[in-house]
Amino acid sequence: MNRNIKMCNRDCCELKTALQIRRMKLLIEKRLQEEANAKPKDIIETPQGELYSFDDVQKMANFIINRTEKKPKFGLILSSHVNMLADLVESPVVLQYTDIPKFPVSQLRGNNSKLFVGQIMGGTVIAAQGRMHFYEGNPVGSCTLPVRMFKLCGVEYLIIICSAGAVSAEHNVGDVVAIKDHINIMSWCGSCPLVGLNDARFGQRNPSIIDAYDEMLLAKTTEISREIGQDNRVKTGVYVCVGGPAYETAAEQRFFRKIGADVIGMSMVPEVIIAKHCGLKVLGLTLVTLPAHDVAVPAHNEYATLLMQGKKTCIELVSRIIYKIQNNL
Ligand SMILES: O=P(O)(O)O[C@H]1O[C@H](CO)[C@@H](O)[C@H]1O
Ligand code: HPA
Repeated sequence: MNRNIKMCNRDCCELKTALQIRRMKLLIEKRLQEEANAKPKDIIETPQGELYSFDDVQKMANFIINRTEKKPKFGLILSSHVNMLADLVESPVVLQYTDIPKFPVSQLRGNNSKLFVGQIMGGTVIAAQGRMHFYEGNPVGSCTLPVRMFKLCGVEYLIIICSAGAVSAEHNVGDVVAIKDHINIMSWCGSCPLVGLNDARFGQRNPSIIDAYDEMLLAKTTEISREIGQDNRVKTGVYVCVGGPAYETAAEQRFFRKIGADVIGMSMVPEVIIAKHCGLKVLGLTLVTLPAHDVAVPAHNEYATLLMQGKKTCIELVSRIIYKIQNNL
């Protein structure tokens, strides 16, 4: 008897014949093989850029155009801080994200995300309320899907609104920062919405995003801020994009300040990359909701007043920009 073969840790095995032990060994091998076969196969993740095919997005866009009978020229993505901007949309057709075929539903937001299609200051707009964030567990390819959908609906200008903390001491609570450039920490960590095979119908394989923020839209923002007497509260700056959900540490803030960031947030940049890839003209407006670490948070009442003024300024900027572009002013 081969005493090296241990079939179990009970003494009974010692008593079995060589043939019995061989049979048991075969039986165990068979069982192990069955277990291995029953295990789920490795899941090969779809790269972010391929989560929704061109045809999928085209169907979504067709659905919106058929339901609304409007062809929007301006796309808006709203921060939850300026959700009320959707109220500017005149005689809107409101669509739930869940109405749109194949549109991903954020587990966290459920049915709360909506599209408003209608007019603002004479321009036809499509506004997305209820942004999906990467830190909520949404793939970055899903977070940016509205941008491609807007493009296939006919949008030319994308106005992205987000909120952020100040990194630089020059940016204060309630300021509106028109973004002129970004630092994308999320892409450094591999979370870029363009990863995967490139569909040239959306854009080039390696798009340049050096000029992602449209000069003309930035100039109009500065011009309007003067017209409405808010040029001391409307600034330009560099946005650093982190994955979140935890806020940055003090050491990270010092680092981001040193490398040239003015504000920090957890959205917008993946949307900007997809927009630039597919040729949209982008304006990024950021409402500052937290001061830099070395600046005191304003007292409660003052904080609320500053934030309210910032929201009003955002709304004023967006409506006047649409008006100017619509009327070639
Ligand atoms: O950019 P929005 O969507 O306004 O959200 C901002 O607020 C969240 C943090 O409170 C972050 O997601 C940040 O990016
Ligand atoms: O202070 C912040 N840090 C990072 N993201 C943010 N989004 C809003 N405020 C902040």
